[in-house]
Amino acid sequence: MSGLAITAEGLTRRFGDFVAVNNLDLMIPENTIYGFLGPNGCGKSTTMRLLTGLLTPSAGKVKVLDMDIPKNSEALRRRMGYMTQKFSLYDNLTVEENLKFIARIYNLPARTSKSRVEQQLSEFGLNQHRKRLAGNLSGGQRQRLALSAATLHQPELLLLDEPTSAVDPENRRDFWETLFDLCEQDTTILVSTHYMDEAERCHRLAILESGCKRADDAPKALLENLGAYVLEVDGDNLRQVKSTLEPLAEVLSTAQQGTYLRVLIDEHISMPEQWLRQQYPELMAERTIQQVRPSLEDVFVQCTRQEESTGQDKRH
Ligand SMILES: Nc1ncnc2c1ncn2[C@@H]1O[C@H](COP(=O)(O)OP(=O)(O)OP(=O)(O)O)[C@@H](O)[C@H]1O
Repeated sequence: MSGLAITAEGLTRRFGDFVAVNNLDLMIPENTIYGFLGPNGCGKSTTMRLLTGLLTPSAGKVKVLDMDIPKNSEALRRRMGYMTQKFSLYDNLTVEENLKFIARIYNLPARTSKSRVEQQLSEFGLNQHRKRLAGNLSGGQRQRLALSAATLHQPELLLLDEPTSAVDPENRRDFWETLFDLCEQDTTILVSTHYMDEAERCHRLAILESGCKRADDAPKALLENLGAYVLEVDGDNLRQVKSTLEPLAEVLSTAQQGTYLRVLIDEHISMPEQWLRQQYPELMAERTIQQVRPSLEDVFVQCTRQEESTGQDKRH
C-alpha cells in the first residue's frame, strides 16, 4: 500500500444548495489515530459517511485502503469497522447475541466466529455481562460493546464518529487506551470529536469548520504554530476588560475562564505582557498577567477566526 490509508481530493457533498463538505483534501497515514475536530454541524459525520461509501460525493475523489470509493464500498466494508454516534446494536438482544449477530453479518466462519466472540467478550470486559440485554447496559458498557462489535472482524481501518459523547471521563480514558492498543496492532483509526482533550491524543488532526478543513497537522505542531501568545489576566470586572481589549487589532481573541480572561495576542508583539500593560495602564494596574501554554482550543479559535477575519471591524 502507499502508506496512506485514506486519500481524498476535492471531496464535496451538497444537500440541495447547502454545502456540508467543501472541497476537502485528506491524506491519512496508515497505523495512526487521525482526528476530526470541529463543532456540531461542521461536517464530520458527513465526511465519515462519504469515506465509508454510504454516501456518494457531489464532487471529488476518494481512495480508502487503495480502493476507489464509492465504487468498491462493498469490498471495503469487510476491511473496515464503523461506529456511529448512536448506539447501533440491538437493545433486545443480549451482549453475546449482538456479537454473534454481527459475526453473521460479516460472514465469519463458525469456528472463527465462536473464538472471536469469546475473545472480544474477554478483551472488552464484557464476559460477566454476556447474558444481559444490551438495552440494560450502562453508557460505558454499551460503548465497549459497540467497539467490540466494530472490531469483531479485525478491520484494518476503524471509523469512529464521536464515540465517547455518552460516557464519563474514566470510561473515555479506558476507551482511548483501547484505541492505542488497536493502533499498535496495525489498525488505522479515524475518530471525530468535539472534545479538545481527545483531539490532543491523536497522532494527527484535521480541524473542520463549516465543511472546510482549517488546519491539518500533529497536535504538537498545531500548538507550536499558533501564531499567538496566550496570556491569562485576572482581577475584577473581566467583562469590561474583555470589551476593552477586543477591538485591538493585536488582540486575536478573548475568552473568560473562571476568574481569568484568556487573551490571545499576535506573535508580532515581542513582549506581550508589557505591551498589554502599556495599552491600558490603569485598567491593568492591579492585575496579574501570566503567559501560559497554548491549548488546542486556542488553536481552534485562532484557525477559525482567521477565516472570518476579512471584513472584521478591528482597530488598526
Ligand atoms: N441528509 C441530509 N440532508 C440535509 N442536510 C444534511 C444531511 N446530512 C447532514 N446535513 C447537514 O450537513 C451539515 C453537517 O452535518 P454533519 O452531521 O456532518 O455534522 P457533524 O460535524 O457530524 O455534527 P454533529 O457533531 O452535530 O453530528 C449539518 O448542517 C447538517 O444539518
